[in-house]
Amino acid sequence: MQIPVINTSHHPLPEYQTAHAAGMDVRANLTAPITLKPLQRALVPTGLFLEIPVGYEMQVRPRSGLAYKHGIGLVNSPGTIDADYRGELKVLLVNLSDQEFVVQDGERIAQLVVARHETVQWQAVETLTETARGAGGYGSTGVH
Ligand SMILES: O=c1ccn([C@H]2C[C@H](O)[C@@H](COP(=O)(O)OP(=O)(O)OP(=O)(O)O)O2)c(=O)[nH]1
Ligand SMILES: [Mg+2]
Repeated sequence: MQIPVINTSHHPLPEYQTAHAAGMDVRANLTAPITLKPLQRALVPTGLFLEIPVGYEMQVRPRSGLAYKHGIGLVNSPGTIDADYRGELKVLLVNLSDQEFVVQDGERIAQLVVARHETVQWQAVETLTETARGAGGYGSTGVH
């Protein structure tokens, strides 16, 4: 799939790190480092403007290495980039550790996964089909 992109950053475009990776690592585009105190969040710019094909979305997901080593996550994980969005792709980082974390210019801060999605029309009804699960959820299975 080809995705039109305007790259206003001075970094390479997001790229797959291995042959069959699902996610492309995306880099922060900063004029100065961003310091995140514990529990602080920041909307981090990437300098990228995309045109995702209709019928697809882009998911912005955390990197497990940053999460494990530094407690860095995404507040809105996974972020959703809509096909009709023409603004700058940004990444909403949060520091869930008890120590300061500094985001550097060019750092790989998240990964981007492109996925197909459906567009739904609601069909209003009065009853739903019966199932074995019924209304059970929230840990209902395996309980005697
Ligand atoms: O991590 C993210 C999430 C969203 N966006 C952009 C693309 C997306 O299409 C738009 C709107 O995102 P969303 O629908 O999640 O936010 P909202 O709070 O519902 O805002 P809006 O009312 O603009 O839809 O913001 C990002 O750049 N990064
Ligand atoms: Mg929205």
